Amino acid sequence: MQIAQVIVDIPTSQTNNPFSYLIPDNLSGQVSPGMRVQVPFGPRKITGFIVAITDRSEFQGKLKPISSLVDLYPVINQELLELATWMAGQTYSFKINCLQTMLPGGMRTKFKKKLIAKSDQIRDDNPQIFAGQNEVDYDRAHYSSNLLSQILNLQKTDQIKVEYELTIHAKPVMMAAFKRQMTPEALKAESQHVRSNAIAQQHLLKLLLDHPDEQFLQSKLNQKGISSSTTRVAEQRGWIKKTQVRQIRNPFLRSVKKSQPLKLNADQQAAVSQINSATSTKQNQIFLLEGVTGSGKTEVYLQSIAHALSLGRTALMLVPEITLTPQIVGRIRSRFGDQVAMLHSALSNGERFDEWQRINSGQAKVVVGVRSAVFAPLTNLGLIIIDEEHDSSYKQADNPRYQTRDVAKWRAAYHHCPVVLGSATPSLESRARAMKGVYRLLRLPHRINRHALPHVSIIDMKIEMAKHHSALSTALSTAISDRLAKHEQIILLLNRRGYSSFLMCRDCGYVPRCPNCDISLTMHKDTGTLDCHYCGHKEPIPRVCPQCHSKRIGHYGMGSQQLEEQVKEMFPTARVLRMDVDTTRRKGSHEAIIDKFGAHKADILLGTQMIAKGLDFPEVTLVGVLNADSALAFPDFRSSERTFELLTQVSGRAGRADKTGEVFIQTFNPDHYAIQLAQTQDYERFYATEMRVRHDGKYPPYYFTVKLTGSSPNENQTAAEMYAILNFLKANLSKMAIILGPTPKTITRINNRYYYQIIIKYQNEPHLKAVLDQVLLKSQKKQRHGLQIAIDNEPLDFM
Ligand SMILES: Nc1ncnc2c1ncn2[C@@H]1O[C@H](COP(=O)(O)OP(=O)(O)OP(=O)(O)O)[C@@H](O)[C@H]1O
Ligand SMILES: [Zn+2]
Ligand SMILES: [Zn+2]
Repeated sequence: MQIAQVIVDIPTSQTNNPFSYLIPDNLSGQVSPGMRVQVPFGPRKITGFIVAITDRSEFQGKLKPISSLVDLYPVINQELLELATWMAGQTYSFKINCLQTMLPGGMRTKFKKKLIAKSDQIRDDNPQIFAGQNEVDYDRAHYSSNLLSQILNLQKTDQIKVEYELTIHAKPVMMAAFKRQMTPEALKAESQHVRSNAIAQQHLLKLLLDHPDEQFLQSKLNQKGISSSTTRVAEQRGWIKKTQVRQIRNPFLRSVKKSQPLKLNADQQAAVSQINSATSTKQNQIFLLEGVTGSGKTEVYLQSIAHALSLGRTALMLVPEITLTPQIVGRIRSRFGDQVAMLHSALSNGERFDEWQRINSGQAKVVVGVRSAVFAPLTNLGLIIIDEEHDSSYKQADNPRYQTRDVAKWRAAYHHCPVVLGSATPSLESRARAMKGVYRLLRLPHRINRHALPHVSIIDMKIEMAKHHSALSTALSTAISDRLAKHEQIILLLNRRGYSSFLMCRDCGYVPRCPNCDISLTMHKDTGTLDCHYCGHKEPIPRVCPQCHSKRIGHYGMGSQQLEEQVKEMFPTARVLRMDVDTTRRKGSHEAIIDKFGAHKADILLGTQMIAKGLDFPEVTLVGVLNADSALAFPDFRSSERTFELLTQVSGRAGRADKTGEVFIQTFNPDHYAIQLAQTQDYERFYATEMRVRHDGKYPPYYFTVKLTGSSPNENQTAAEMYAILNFLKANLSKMAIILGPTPKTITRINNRYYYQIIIKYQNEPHLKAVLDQVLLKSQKKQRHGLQIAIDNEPLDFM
């Protein structure tokens, strides 16, 4: 007797352990862990994941049999099943949520399947399944277990194909195509009548004569200068006939040329050798690759991946969403071709599923993707790379709140392979671990070919603003004119983080800060107060600047569209491209902008954070940062780190090739250390300074942190529950733990729910996990009253 242990799709503590279901005898040996099933649960039937198959059950009563199979093969492999268990504990979430997070989007939703007989013979041999059709709906509700067993056999022996409705019905892309309609002789006769200066028509006739049997896509013809107006004429004259053909989905919008490994410089070589030797000897070593901007980190990644592949192993490379530019994808694809699968949020459900299938079936050996790609079902992993490891997009903001770096480390330990964390500005956490010897530090201290880092000037906007009201300082505009005259390219960054939530004096740069904490206050327009989210301090919004008595104290910031208008007005002949959320909404628009700029069809690329990282354009010699401060004033203990990182990254876009780069940083806080040190791009000093700040403030990496957020439709209830939790924590944690709050969150009310939070900072609390699990369990009982508690382990911020 076989028993399936099933995690059912009901996220509660009671269902966080598997339930037992009987596997019908005739399916014995065919059902495996990682498949999804339908099972009876009370009066309902629900879905669940089989996590184990046993021959005994703890359960005393009579077991019910599973109702049907959702999958005909495991969609979660053994490794990922174990990972889900670890992750659920680590992120204080339910196993079912973790398991679902691992599947590509389209598979989580309801979908239908089709069974396709691979030959007519197979169809005729299985009349009960196919009833004479080559393709039938997989209607699991109506299969007896005998029939299911037969289907599983056919699937296992590769006699049938299972297709998901989402791949079948995801809208096919139809393209116009043309075929020859006339005989070659008749076409030759036609060409006598076409004027010789009708080049496109002549060209088309020649193509038709040279390739009489070929079907030509309009898109291909366009590339040859034969436009749709030419094909329309040709159609009217009866030369060709138009049809529509279905395009196979291809997430790589363009084909790329094969590239060869570059000859490494000494620093790159040293890094690659260390990584490769760890891969060869199956060492679970974590490397921190700290390389200045333009030092050739990507080439190190590529050659390390190549080495893993040469050993018959696979590789996973993670990049932040905004740097997953066509540029980096192009570089990887041109080295590894069709072995690469790509996973990111701009793919349609169908495309993502296709890519996931290629990985799951072992076809794809290299996966490049954003955060969720860390769950790519690669087997035999030889290397995991996390590019821009400091990036905040690696932490998932909602349940399960996992940190990609930690999941990657878990997987690397499972596979006995190395992890490479790469950055020009490593997170303090990672760098501190490297200093302790937990990670091995690899350095690329110089740019490729020893190109100089750009020269950075800091512009004090307090002085500028006294003179004029332009968003561009005199120095920056002069530099722009100069580059335009030289036909060089310019990047302008408008930093919009925290754009309207803080207050600043336009005359003296004063930003109101909390008297108890070294953090700026957040503006709450509804209550007319400035609040501190660390200690709960509140004060009224001032009407005049407390420092210089100016009345020009208010929101700070400007939109990218406004900036574009100003720039166009000041430089009427310049070709300006804007890249922000508004201009990149449509699929492919991101690529289009980057391609255009890369082909030097524009002089100025202006945009938000999206343009700050990863871009490698040799003609860019000038970078301007319009407002360095907005990240700085954000009420967040990581705001200095973010500012330093952003300024260093964006500065790094300038002067990457032979021409020297220049950078202007406009700021109201020219004396702030994050800005001063970004000027010299001195990560070492920034690290030392910021570590002292973190030490004194008892922040990470000196302290571990946990954030508890409670919410309910009633503010008093939320507050009361959070105080009860506070008391429980005080009673159960050591005196060394620092507990802050409860305080209302930045946006206290969302969707008519009131949010409060508690922050725990600690260095050594062996019982913390058990205590917090109890908090969760207790709060579950109060869920009826609308109370919800969320726990964020190592939150990115305290907001
Ligand atoms: N060994 C090499 N020889 C010649 N050129 C190289 C070599 N390695 C890298 N390059 C080139 O140097 C440029 C910068 O490299 P890359 O973009 O990898 O830098 P990076 O360290 O990732 O920079 P960033 O962190 O700023 O994105 C690229 O154009 C790359 O092709
Ligand atoms: Zn002032
Ligand atoms: Zn405070």
